[in-house]
Amino acid sequence: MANLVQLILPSIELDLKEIAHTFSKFACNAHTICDPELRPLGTGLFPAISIINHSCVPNAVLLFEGRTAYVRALQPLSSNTEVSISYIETAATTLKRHNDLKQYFFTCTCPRCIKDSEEDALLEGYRCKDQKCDGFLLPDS
Ligand SMILES: C[S@@+](CC[C@H](N)C(=O)[O-])C[C@H]1O[C@@H](n2cnc3c(N)ncnc32)[C@H](O)[C@@H]1O
Repeated sequence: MANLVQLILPSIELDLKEIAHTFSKFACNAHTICDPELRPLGTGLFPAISIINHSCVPNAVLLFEGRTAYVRALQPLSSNTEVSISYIETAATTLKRHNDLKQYFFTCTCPRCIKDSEEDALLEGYRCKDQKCDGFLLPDS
């Protein structure tokens, strides 16, 4: 990205490291603006919303009406509860979610991520062929 800026603005002396740093900060703090069918329309920086941390079991969701962003609670929240949203698609295995979160440079330790989840088997496993078994075959992690 920094190289692209230099290509577009060759006459200006640029600090590529500084540009890369700024773009990285933007990428970690920006949100994808979606239409009501969740189709991506663009990217926006919402300072008040960028302070919200991620959870794979969020207690709030980020919604858009046009360019306006709203954070809506998914359950009643007491005043001392940290508001969390999910930065990624939550209907995915722990491995996939952690992969998707790599761009934000942290490892999620939410309750869903730390418990050894049977849910992963449901999302990614194959039902055991043995009729008497109700378990799943899982790929090696
Ligand atoms: C949009 S900012 C969220 C607000 C940020 N924690 C702050 O203090 O400004 C995204 C960054 O917050 C941190 N973060 C968000 N959710 C996190 C979580 N569940 N665990 C650890 N770090 C998290 C990561 O560094 C991530 O790149």
